[in-house]
Amino acid sequence: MKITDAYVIVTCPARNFVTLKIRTDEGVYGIGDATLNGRELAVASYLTDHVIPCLIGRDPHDIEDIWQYLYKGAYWRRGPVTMSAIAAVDTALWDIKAKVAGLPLYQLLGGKSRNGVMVYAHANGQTVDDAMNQVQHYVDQGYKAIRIQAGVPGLKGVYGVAKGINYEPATRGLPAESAWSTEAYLDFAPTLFAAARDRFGWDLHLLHDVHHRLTPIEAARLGKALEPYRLFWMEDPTPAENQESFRLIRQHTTTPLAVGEVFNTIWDAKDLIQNQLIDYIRTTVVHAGGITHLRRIANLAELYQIRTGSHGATDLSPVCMGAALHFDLWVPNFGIQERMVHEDVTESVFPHAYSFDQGYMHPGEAPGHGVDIDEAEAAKYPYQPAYLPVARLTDGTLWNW
Ligand SMILES: O=C(O)C(=O)C[C@H](O)[C@H](O)CO
Ligand SMILES: [Mg+2]
Repeated sequence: MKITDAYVIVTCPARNFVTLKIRTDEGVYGIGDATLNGRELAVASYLTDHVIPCLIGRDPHDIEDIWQYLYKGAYWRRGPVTMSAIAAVDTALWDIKAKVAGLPLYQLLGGKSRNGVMVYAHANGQTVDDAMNQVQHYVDQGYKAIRIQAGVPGLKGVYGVAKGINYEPATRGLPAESAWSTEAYLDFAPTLFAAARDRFGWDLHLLHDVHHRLTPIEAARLGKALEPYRLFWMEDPTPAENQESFRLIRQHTTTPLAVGEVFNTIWDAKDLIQNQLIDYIRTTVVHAGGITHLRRIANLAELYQIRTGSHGATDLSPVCMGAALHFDLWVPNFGIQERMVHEDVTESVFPHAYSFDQGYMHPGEAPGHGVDIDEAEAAKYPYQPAYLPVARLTDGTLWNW
């Protein structure tokens, strides 16, 4: 079997997505997600100009060799652009292999380890009451786990809080600016979870994303303050470039920690995992070199009883979601999967076999990863330049968004 051609489809049904399609001489094709929020065209060019020419004529079954060829062969290793491009190729090749086998992808990984994949929803609101009403909305849909974010009194445009119903951080045009005050946030955050436990009791898993905003000692303080509300996890409490920072947080709190949505290789997570400084690894298919590399990260994490909790915001396309759900159904040390529902127009471009029922998702039984792209629909929505926001402290200092 041979790869005959491959091309990139950039489309903007509600938001931008980059998709790689690989075709073979036997008529079977595979697709992979290559979306890197706010830097989409860099990955599209990396694929079109540098990767696709190296794929033509290769046997699509040689997934491992092609992965090594693209990783070691580039000489310039790691980084989000490189690893998203490799992920797209890898996902498309697993899709092809599973289609040829006539099996859903999870069967090739080792079969199912569970009946369904527990997912968490995003509840948010400008006020605590608004956020609680959204929690109720997701409880009514059967969710067992809910992330809660709310506006901080006195701050405009806080991370995770929607202007309308659904939160979408990327905005058209140049980056939006939002304000940040650690002092205001630290005083407010525990009251949000006190309200949630008061109204919803203890059966619900509650999650929270700090989105890299705190210093290690501030994160330690927040972790301690949240302990009475027994969170499922506190996510990205401090930036993780310096993995050692997490030791300080760990020394002070038993609130479980989740990190890794911005990681792109096992090397970004290695010290955190081996020193048992986190509880959940958030890395997902598209940003970490595909199924092939994510499997290595999960296997390392398993040795230290660290579980997976894959990133699943709206910028992870349905193609990534489909592949991640196959991975989640198989991976022995599964924790949870994030789910932000895509807009209807996105779903119309990406028909998929996965489904949701009572807080659990299932990848479906279609051969491959079960997600396709309708290219005629995709062509109706051309790329729109959009960026993630930046955050500034109240005195104007640029901060971590
Ligand atoms: O879903 C999350 O936990 C996020 O932090 C969402 C990110 O801000 C978003 O995916 C960035 O592209
Ligand atoms: Mg996050």
